Parts: sequence; C-alpha cells; structure tokens
Amino acid sequence: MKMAVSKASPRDEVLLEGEFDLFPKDKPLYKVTLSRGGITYYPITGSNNIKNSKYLHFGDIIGCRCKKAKDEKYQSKAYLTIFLYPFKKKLFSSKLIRNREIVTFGANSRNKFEENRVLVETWRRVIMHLANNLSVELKAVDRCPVPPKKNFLVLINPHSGPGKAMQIFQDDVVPMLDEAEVKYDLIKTEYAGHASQLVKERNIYEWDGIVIVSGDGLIYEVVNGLMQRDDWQKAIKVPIGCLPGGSGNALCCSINYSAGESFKSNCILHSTFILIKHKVVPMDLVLIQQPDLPPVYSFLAVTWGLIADIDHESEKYRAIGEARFMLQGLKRIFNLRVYKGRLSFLPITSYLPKSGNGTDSSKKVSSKQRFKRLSLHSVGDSFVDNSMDDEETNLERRPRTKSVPAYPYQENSDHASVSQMEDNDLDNVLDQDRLQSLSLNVSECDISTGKQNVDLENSLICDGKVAQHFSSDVERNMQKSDSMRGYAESGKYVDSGFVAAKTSGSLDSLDLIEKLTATKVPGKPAPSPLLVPFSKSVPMDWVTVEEDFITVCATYQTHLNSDFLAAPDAHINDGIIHLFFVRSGIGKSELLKLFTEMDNGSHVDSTSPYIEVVKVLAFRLEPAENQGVMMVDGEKVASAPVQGQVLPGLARIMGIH
Ligand SMILES: Nc1ncnc2c1ncn2[C@@H]1O[C@H](COP(=O)(O)OP(=O)(O)OP(=O)(O)O)[C@@H](O)[C@H]1O
Repeated sequence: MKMAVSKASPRDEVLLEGEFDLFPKDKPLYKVTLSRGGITYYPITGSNNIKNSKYLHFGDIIGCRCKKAKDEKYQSKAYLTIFLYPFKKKLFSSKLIRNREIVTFGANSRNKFEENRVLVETWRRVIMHLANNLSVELKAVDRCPVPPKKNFLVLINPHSGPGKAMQIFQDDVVPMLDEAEVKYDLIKTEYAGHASQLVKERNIYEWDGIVIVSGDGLIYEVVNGLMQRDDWQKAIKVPIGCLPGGSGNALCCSINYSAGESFKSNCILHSTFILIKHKVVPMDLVLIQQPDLPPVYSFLAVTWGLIADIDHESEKYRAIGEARFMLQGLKRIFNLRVYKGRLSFLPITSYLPKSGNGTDSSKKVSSKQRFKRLSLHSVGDSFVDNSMDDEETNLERRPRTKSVPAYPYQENSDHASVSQMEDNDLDNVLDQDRLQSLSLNVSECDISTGKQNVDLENSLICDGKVAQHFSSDVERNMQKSDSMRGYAESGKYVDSGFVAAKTSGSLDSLDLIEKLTATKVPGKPAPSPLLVPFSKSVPMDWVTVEEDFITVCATYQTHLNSDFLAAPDAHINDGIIHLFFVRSGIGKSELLKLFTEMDNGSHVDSTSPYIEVVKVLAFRLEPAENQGVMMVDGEKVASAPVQGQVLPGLARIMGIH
C-alpha cells in the first residue's frame, strides 16, 4: 500500500492505492485507486489498460467486509468484499434500476495473513466512511476509525397489504441490512394501535431511527404516537424510515421519487437502499382538526369523495395489493356519486377559479358565482380579466428540480446531527426578514362575514368575467409572487423549503414559527395559528368554494400510491398543502382520462374547468349532510367537518436529497 500525495478536484483526491487480484482469479493483478468519489481499478498487464478501468461509486456502496480464504493454498491472502447496488438498465426497458453486485479484491503482497488483513482493514474503514458520507482526512487515512453502526427499531405489521411484510423483511431486507452492518430490534405489531402505544411509551432515543415495514397505516400510528408524547417536540425528530409492506405505500413511493430511486420496479430493494444510505430529511406534517375530537397529525393526505371511497371500499381487496385501487376506481367511476360540501382554503398566492372554457355560459357563470374571495377591504377593487387565468395558474406551478432541503443538513445523518439541528431548524425554515412584512391578524378575520359564503358583495360577475376585490395585501402578494416567479425560474428559489410561507401574504410567519416551537407545555398539542374554531367562519382572506364535488384531495406528498402521482411538484418539506378537487359535471370519459393522467401527474396541467389544483397553507372541508367517507392518511375518520394546517418540516424521515 502506498499513500498518494497528488491532488486534483476534491472528489478525485486519491487516498489509497494498491495492487490486488480480483476474486475468483488470482491473476492478473489490478491497480486499485481509492479516491473520495469511488474506487477505480484496471489490470496492470499490457498497455492502455487504464482505458478498461472500472469504477465503483461510493454512492452505490452499502458495505464491505474483510475475509480470509477457505482454500489452504491462499492462507496468507486477505480479501476485501464490497457490496454495491449500481443502477443498470432494466431488461427490455429503458428504466434504470439498482442491481446487487459484489466485487472482491484479494491482497497477498505481504507474507502473513495478519499483515494483509491489516491492509485491507484500512481500506474497509475508509470505504465505509466515504460510503456513509463521513469525512476522511488524507493525513489520518491509516487511523480512520470504524464508523458507528446504525441501530434501528423495526416495526412490522404482519397483516398489512397482502400480509407479506414479515416475509419481505426477512427475505429481501435483512440480507441488505447485514451487508451494511445495520443492527435492528424487531417488533411485530400485535393489534391496531400497538405501534402507537410503543412509540409513546418506550425510550425511543436508544435507536437511530424507527423503521416501519407496512403500509401507510402504521406510519400514521407512529407519527401520532410520537406526537402524543409529552416530549413530542424532540420525539417527532426521531427519523422515520419506511419499507413497503402495504398495498398503497404512498410515503415509500414519495420518498423514492424524491430520492430518484425506483418504486415501480423492486421498490423494496430501492427503499432498503435509501434506508441504509439515508440522510435525515425534514418532512411537513399537517395538523388535522375535527369538531370535538383531539387533533391528529397527517403526513400524507386528507381525501373525501371519489378518492376516499376508492381507498376505503377497496380495503376488502387488500390481498391483491395495489391493483385494488384500479379495480375499485373503475367500479366507482361508472357508478359516480356527487358530494355536496364547502371547501375553504388559504392559498399561497392569489387564487382565481378556472375559467368556464368548455362549458356553456350559464354553467360558467353559476359556477363562478360560487367562488368568493372575501377581502379585508372593499376599496381598491380591481376587475380581473379572464386572460389573466393562465398567468395566474402558472404562478402555482413549479418546474420540477432536484429538491434543496429547507434545513442546513449535516452531511452525516446520524442522530447527533439531528439533535444539533433542534435549536435552529425551525428558525431556518423561514427567512424571517423576508416575511416580516407579511400580515394577517387572525382576530381581524373573526369579524368577517357573520355568514359564510353568502357575501356576494365581495364577488362581482361582469359579462362572465369575475371581478374580485383584491385587498392591498393580496395585490402585494401578487407582486411578490411575480418576483418570486422570476426567482423560481432562475432555479434559486424553487424548493428552497417552505416556499409557501415565502410567497404567502397571509401568514404571520413569526407568530407561526414561534408558536410552533414555543409550546413547551408537556402534553399540549402543536399550536394551529392559521385555524379558527369550527364555530367561527374561516378568516377573511381564505377562499371558499361551495360546490357539488366529485372529490377533494389535500396532499403533501407526491404519491398516493405508485400509480397516483397526485402532486408532481410537491416536496417532502415544501411547507405546502397541495389541494386538488374535481367539481361535479365532469363527464365519465374526462374522469377516466383524469385517472390515467394521474399516473404521470399531468392532471395538474388539466385545462378542464372541473379540475382545480391549488397550493394552500390551510383548508377547511365541510361536507353537507354528513355525506361521504373522510380519510386521513388512508385511515377512515369521522364523516364530519375537517380542517388542517401545515406544520412545516416538523417530522424527520430517512430520505436522500
Ligand atoms: N397486528 C395487527 N393486527 C391488526 N391490525 C393491525 C396490526 N398492526 C397494525 N394494524 C393496523 O392495520 C391497519 C392497516 O395497516 P397498513 O397501513 O400497514 O396496511 P395497508 O392498509 O394494507 O397498507 P396501505 O395503507 O399502504 O394500503 C392500520 O390501521 C394499523 O393500525
């Protein structure tokens, strides 16, 4: 072994060099170079062999071991076995999926096994450090310590999905965890609510994270169990990892999607890979309230109408896995129900309902009449031409780019890095200076309408064009949004976390963040400064839509299952609730088209006047006559009014950004 001194770019800096053979052959010898980015090797014989060099990327490596030869002939030889999962093109497809590879180098340059073992052990330690994103100093490369081993609490719901979670874990996950030397304590849940009780009562801090092998139901239990602890502010920062054992596995799909890992092909392998290589990523939660019920914390979605029905009614087909959604979806589309209700929301930018293109004018007007923007002021009214619709709609769409975390992550994702973030992280969610000017006095809103949704004075219809009262606040927001849009397009602003708050004109950011962090009273739930009691009308700068709906879906993750890319431009910690609703009147063929578009997320670009997509910070949904099933994260809740507000970046998940 020779220590290298040459320096190139930081990733190319060579830390170790050596000559090894490549198992199972003992010839030729290979020149092997370990740089910060990966390992390069090529056969030493002949000329121009450097052209035939191969490269093992540390981003693909999950573990490595030192081994001794079984064969007497090679008793002095020490082996270095590297486990890696590089992307390969899937057979008969252009898709890239990870495949297991093992590369074993043999070291026999020293006379004694112990000497060769010490040599490959140095390599192993450096490889494990770099594969785990830990830093290695060139000067101290020989003294590189063994990196700490991760230790997880694994919770398995043996009944989730087709009932194979335990088998999946043992057959597919355990071998990879062994390769990566990840330790775990396994608990099989025995009843619904068991996981919730466990995380509420146990000392969860003895583990580096909680890994859930199930569908979204067990994740919901864990999140809510953590939030019920007296020390919820600390507990909710314990990283949660998830492996797909259920039928929907929405969070797994969303995490894999944001990490650029496959979820349609071999989701288990890719999710396990993320678990092993994870960085701790903040995740938005949404505080959900229903009248006379304790609050719950949602990580996925609130659904009502068609989507909720499909989820709920397909439970009986759980054994067929994800196909249950397609089957029930088709059944329900051909037996369409309409749901009366009132949907209110606090949009992140000024909101205009879609124009009535494609519908007859009477429909267009009556539909628009149901939209009201309740303004704080009646002065400065501006008439808004329909031609603005496209522009406004564009404000709501972000080009998809790689997500930039809202938090200054530590490179290392271990527990220590999480606790270091605690003091500052919520401060970092918002650029407080930028938000100082934003204002909403919630108490001002309470004086609002007296009656909800009948204040037609605030909304004028003129020749089929909507004239809305834009308060000076709202106008300011539009200007802000305009400048933000330029910023977004430049790529600097997009995904920088809590986008919503940055563009919102209606959030008292300081209040929100202070209230979220300042609740130190044991057992007290997280505050909800954007919400008012159900007995009161929603604040005045909320938008209310009173309609016959086909479905309403408020989601904060990209996927609701692997075939349902509900919010393509959502990010795990964007601080946004992505609201999607379909009005009644939509034809069955258009609805079918919508469902096929949901596979790739193109439904959000729909020009149909029946389909609306809007980004919000908070919402209230009041079903009329108690109709329709209401689902929170795939769990049925009371068919009653529901309201929610985003709690930006409150939880932690194991992801890769
Ligand atoms: N041992 C158990 N016996 C019965 N129910 C359980 C048990 N463990 C957990 N549960 C409950 O089972 C419900 C469904 O679990 P889960 O979400 O994991 O599976 P799923 O519904 O098949 O998956 P998905 O949500 O992806 O469709 C959850 O509400 C959970 O509380």
